[in-house]
Amino acid sequence: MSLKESSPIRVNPDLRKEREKASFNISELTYIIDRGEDKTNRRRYLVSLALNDPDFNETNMNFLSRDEQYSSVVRRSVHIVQKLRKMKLTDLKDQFIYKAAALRGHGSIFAIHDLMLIPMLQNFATDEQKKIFLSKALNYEITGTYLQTELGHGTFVRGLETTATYDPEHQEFVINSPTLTSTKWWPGMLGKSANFAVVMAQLYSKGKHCGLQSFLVPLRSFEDHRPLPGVTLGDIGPKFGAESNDNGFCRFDHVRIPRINMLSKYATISPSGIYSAPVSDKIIYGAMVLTRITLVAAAARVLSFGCTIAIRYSAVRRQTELTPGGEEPQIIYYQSQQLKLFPPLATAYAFLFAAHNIRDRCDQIQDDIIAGNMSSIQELHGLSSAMKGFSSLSATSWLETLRLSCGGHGYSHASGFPNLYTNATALVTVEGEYSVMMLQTARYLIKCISMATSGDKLPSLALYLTSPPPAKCSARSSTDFLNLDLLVDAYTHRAFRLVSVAGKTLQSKIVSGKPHHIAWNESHIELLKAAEVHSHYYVVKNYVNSVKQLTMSQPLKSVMISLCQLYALHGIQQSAGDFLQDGYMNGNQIAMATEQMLLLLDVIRPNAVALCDAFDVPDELLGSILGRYDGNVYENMYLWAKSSPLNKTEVHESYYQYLKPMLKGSKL
Ligand SMILES: CCC/C=C/C(=O)SCCNC(=O)CCNC(=O)[C@H](O)C(C)(C)COP(=O)([O-])OP(=O)([O-])OC[C@H]1O[C@@H](n2cnc3c(N)ncnc32)[C@H](O)[C@@H]1OP(=O)([O-])[O-]
Ligand SMILES: Cc1cc2nc3c(=O)[nH]c(=O)nc-3n(C[C@H](O)[C@H](O)[C@H](O)COP(=O)(O)OP(=O)(O)OC[C@H]3O[C@@H](n4cnc5c(N)ncnc54)[C@H](O)[C@@H]3O)c2cc1C
Repeated sequence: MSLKESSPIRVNPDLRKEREKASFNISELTYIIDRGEDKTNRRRYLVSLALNDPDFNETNMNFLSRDEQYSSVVRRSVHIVQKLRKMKLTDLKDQFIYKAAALRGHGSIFAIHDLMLIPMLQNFATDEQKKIFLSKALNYEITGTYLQTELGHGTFVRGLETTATYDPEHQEFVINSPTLTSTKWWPGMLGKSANFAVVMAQLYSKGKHCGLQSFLVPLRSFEDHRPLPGVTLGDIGPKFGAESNDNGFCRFDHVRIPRINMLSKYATISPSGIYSAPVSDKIIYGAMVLTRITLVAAAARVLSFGCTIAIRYSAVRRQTELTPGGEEPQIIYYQSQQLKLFPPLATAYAFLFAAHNIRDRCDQIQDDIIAGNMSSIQELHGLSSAMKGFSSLSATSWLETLRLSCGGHGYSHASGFPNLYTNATALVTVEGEYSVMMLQTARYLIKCISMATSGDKLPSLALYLTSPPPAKCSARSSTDFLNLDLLVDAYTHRAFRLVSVAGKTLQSKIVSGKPHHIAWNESHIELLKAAEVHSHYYVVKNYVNSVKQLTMSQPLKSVMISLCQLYALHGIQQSAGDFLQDGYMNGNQIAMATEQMLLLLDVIRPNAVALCDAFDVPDELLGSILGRYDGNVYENMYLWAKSSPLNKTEVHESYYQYLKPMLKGSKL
């Protein structure tokens, strides 16, 4: 089923005309986004299975209480599992697509189970442990979550307080929460759903601290779902978004688990309690790295949703006569509106290509990691930390711009933006808070500078630190700024300069005698900047490479090049100071770059709606009246308002209780 086939026939004429202007074949781009026509077809098939299933045809979640939302998600999550079993749909990628469609963008009660518990078991369990736990987990006989964060510590993982003390006599670990601040806090699906967890805890054996390890801990009874003895848990209450999710808290009071329940592929404990350490103590962080990688794709996805809503709506909405009595133009006509819409569209594609690239890199070095090759782990950590941070913050801030671009209606849940934004902003925090992750990459970049100084080989993404590009931008005319290589040079120069500035700032403070941690803290601003410009360089370079290397027709290539140019030029215009500060560009060049950026808005305009259609998001998943494929916004806004529960009765019951007595005797 294609998106068009699923949509009503009567399409808003303005939106139809926008589509007619498109210069490229939408399906060709959709295949590139999905990484193959066969994958697009498979995705559409799986999505149609879920969308056409009456069991998933839920009432509007926006009008439900939190309790009702949670129940609905539980019901659908269970149906999903039953249907997966019936259809024998075992491929995890297929399952992911099917689940997302069945849940219409809401988190399944098995989301953390799928995203973190399964990969933990796949990557950190021994064969024996896999036999016991993995098949049960894959079959949802145990449903788990990932308990790491505590009330007192999320960022500082080494500072977690939960303990796992080995008891050789019984060959068991005793899991304990010794303080209030050691209470596990935030894990998704913990509050009411999960019956099992991977728990991160400090291991003690023979009276010695052996560092952080991961343990498989049953949480709830298989008989009646009540917390098991010694386990206290519950929901943490309403949050900024993701209302249907039961993020929870959990305390352990000397809970005993067998020795086999410590994930032991890399670190082991003998029956008598002798601890054998892994090749690196950072292997334990592997699940976080893998999840961070998936969050780059998530950032691209939420942004593609936001662009689809705001751009389609901007083609439908008309506002303000240009000449007295003249026709009101579509708001997409306004240059200021285009500047709110098209750079995020370019960003969505930039992040999409980045997500593809990171996934490929991760797959390539997965084997190295399994073999314990630390340099590969470090490289992946350096890239995934920064890109998780950079893409999530950028996507979230663009979503707010896109919401505002829809005027008043953007404030309504009917637009889809409140849910989209409040869920997306969590990406900045989860799996490592933005600044914390960027500082990890900065640490990696500083290490790369030292490696370059001592003549060691640098990883490909940091190679620019050894071969700086020319010190001056070569652009002479504004059209020179359309040259993709010139744009990559500009970003390379900026990254080289500002990473070097961070290195020198840190070094000068160390040389002046400050302890490393003080020097580090006093260099935070330069270090954060270094990680930001490194990420920006990577995204631009990868975008350019993708556009150059991907096989596509000429009409599509020319649109993708324009988008890529817009992404890079918009970044230059927004951060002009970075390019001016050392004289790499002059004021005239910035003016030329800005001029080209504005000209590109006109170039992109005829293809803007088609570029959104290529994301191929069915209305049921978009969850927005403003962004409907058929553009029939107003009639559906009206129907939406009429379906509000507050409109069930002409006169609300509170009138009789409060207003009526107050108004008694009043007359006009
Ligand atoms: C999706 C929705 C569900 C959400 C789920 C969650 O949120 S779950 C909860 C998610 N929670 C979070 O995401 C918590 C975020 N916090 C953390 O991940 C860690 O506490 C930390 C990375 C901030 C610091 O860790 P630390 O204090 O142990 O480390 P350090 O700073 O002292 O550096 C020492 C060395 O270790 C290296 N190294 C570090 N990490 C990695 C890695 N993954 N790989 C490889 N290497 C790594 C680092 O490069 C450095 O190397 P160098 O230079 O010495 O050669
Ligand atoms: C929706 C949601 C779902 C979650 N799901 C899970 C889950 O399933 N499992 C789980 O275990 N956890 C989960 N978490 C927890 C999440 O991983 C943490 O909240 C996150 O890692 C941030 O840690 P923190 O809350 O300790 O932030 P803090 O570290 O307290 O951050 C507060 C501020 O301090 C700054 N800061 C902290 N340390 C430093 C530093 N070293 N240098 C500079 N600045 C610093 C940060 O930049 C930030 O501005 C979830 C959180 C949310 C919001």
